[in-house]
Amino acid sequence: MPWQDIKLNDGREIPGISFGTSRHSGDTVATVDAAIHAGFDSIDTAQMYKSEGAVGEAIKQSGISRSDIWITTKWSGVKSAQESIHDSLEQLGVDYVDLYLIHFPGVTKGDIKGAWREVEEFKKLGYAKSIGVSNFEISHLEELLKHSFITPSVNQIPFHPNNLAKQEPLIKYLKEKNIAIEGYSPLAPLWQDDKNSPVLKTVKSIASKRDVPEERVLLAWSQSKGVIPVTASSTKSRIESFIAAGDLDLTEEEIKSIDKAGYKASRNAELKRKFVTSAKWLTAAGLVTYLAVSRLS
Ligand SMILES: NC(=O)C1=CN([C@@H]2O[C@H](COP(=O)(O)OP(=O)(O)OC[C@H]3O[C@@H](n4cnc5c(N)ncnc54)[C@H](O)[C@@H]3O)[C@@H](O)[C@H]2O)C=CC1
Ligand SMILES: O=CCc1c[nH]c2ccccc12
Repeated sequence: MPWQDIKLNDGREIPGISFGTSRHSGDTVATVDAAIHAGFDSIDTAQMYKSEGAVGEAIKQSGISRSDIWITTKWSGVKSAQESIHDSLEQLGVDYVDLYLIHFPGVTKGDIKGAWREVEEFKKLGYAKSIGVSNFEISHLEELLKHSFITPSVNQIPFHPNNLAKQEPLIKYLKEKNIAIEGYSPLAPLWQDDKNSPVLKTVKSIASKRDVPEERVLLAWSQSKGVIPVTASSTKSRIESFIAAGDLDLTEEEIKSIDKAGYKASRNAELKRKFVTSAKWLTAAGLVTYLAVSRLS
């Protein structure tokens, strides 16, 4: 089945996959234009990416009508909230964005309540149709929800099989609160520097059996978790492959095998972390002993 829209807690429908613009290899206008022509109707940008101008330009040149494209941008804390939203709208050349996110909890400078009030105001004024957050942990959301008039519609977080174990409690919490989840870096297992990753092995094996590229397996896996992937590429064939991933229905068995590999990857990473910490302590202890002994002798 092609990528399906997902209903947000404010009644609006967000596309089931989004195209990101944080890394610029080449011409961002041409890349976003290619994404729109391949079938993407949701583009993700941020004040910090410096890609808002190119996104606006690409949308204009694609000829697509404003209401047929979903634009997400983020307040990255470069300027005040007020200045930022006006700057973003101007750069994008639109009079509203579909989704406005607080990029990181740090943007709020410890005042989550005050920052969220400002963003709530943007929705009331019509600058943003939907509002949300990004990189918020449960503790940040608890603080926000204590004071909010409007519940965030989205939390955009890193999500892929390698961090499944870490993100599961947050995912459960967001589902309970009816906050939609966007998952960025869904293809991390393909570009992270771990050639022996159990996830990579499992994904490669499924991709080969199904005769599809690996990225499609990972995007379909995100979809199976009810997470909206935010992905990117400047290669036309890959962009088209991302759209085709909506048609890949993984079996329960395939999903479970990727989950299992993800848990194993987390255990391996934890063991590695503990080993490195112990090695550092042992080296430090050895150095202290050496210095003590050399003073005595
Ligand atoms: N809210 C936030 O803090 C963040 C949001 N984002 C958003 O998410 C978007 C996507 O983030 P990414 O980490 O780039 O997502 P991603 O994990 O989908 O990575 C995309 C990259 O994967 C590479 N790739 C694709 N297929 C591959 C293959 N088969 N083998 C090896 N490499 C392959 C491509 O070169 C591409 O640059 C960003 O552009 C941005 O819009 C990203 C990071 C943080
Ligand atoms: O949002 C993703 C990570 C990020 C934060 N700030 C920047 C600036 C430029 C590219 C990516 C990012």
